[in-house]
Amino acid sequence: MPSREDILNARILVVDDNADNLELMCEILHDGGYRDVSATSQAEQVCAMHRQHSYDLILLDLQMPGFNGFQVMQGLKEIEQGGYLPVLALTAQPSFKIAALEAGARDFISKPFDLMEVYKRIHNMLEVRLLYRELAQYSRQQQALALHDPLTGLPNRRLLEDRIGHVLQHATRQQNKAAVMYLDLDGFKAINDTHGHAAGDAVLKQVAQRLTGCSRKEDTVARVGGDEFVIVMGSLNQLDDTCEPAAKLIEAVARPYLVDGLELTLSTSIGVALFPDDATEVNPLIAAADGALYAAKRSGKNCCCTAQALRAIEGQPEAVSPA
Ligand SMILES: Nc1nc2c(ncn2[C@@H]2O[C@H](COP(=O)(O)OP(=O)(O)OP(=O)(O)O)[C@@H](O)[C@H]2O)c(=O)[nH]1
Repeated sequence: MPSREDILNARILVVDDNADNLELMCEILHDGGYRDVSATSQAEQVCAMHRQHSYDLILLDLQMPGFNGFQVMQGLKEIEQGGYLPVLALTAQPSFKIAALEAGARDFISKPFDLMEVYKRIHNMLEVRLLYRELAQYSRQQQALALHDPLTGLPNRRLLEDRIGHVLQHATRQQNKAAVMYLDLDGFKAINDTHGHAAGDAVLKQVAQRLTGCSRKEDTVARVGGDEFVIVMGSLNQLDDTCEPAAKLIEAVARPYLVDGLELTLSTSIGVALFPDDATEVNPLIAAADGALYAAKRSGKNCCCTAQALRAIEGQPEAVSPA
């Protein structure tokens, strides 16, 4: 639940065309301990102000000449995508109360003001609004956790598959190619065994940073297993376009790691599969890259092997004919 301090620090906007009413409501709010109170008599500016300041509560007079409170609420609905309008309607017209609730206001205050009622309704509305915000933030955090690896912060397998799906759709539309690079560190177990799991974790985090550092902004770098990473690259013309990035990745992983004053070294093997040449669907493409990776491991590690080269070695026919 939001604390009393949170509620008193909430951002409040008072909207009324009558300067005396505006002053009175601001005074009431300040006397009630509210610290962040703004006011405007320009109803047509409310939406722009809300876009900029994202108010927790808008005390909105309904009857204003020109642009009235109902029109303001209409505009606010376009900003508040979640559909929760933080509007407390102010009205002297009993018949407007239901209309205001129907238009999206959460509650209303009748004029002339009854002070105790004003304080209670403002407090209750802010409590709900701040709770709603907390829940929305919690839900965003949960979603991020479900799609990212907690150790490195990189996308996990679930998000990776989704990203590959988008890259393949884009490559199909653009009639170009995309690559999946599957990396597995060489000799990582020895770092854990010799220096401990925490040192292994520190190395994994540095590896993640290096892989991200030598990839393009639009590429996805994901951690898909203990010491396994996948990089997805779109907008390629040919398999050769993956050679330089793969060499860069191998070189970046091979640089020494400083962990607790120790210099640790390891290398990586890489398997590369190309869309649409090696596979046209997400999981077969990952599997083709994984197959090439194990060929790289078998051929001595610290190198890159492509699914195409693997097929040539094994004398297999083309996996999938290019579209
Ligand atoms: N520190 C740490 N170790 C992990 C984590 N997840 C998996 N591992 C370890 O990573 C190691 C991965 O095993 P392997 O890939 O067989 O080890 P490797 O020495 O790299 O083997 P090669 O790939 O054949 O060179 C295992 O010892 C796992 O226990 C993690 O989150 N942190």
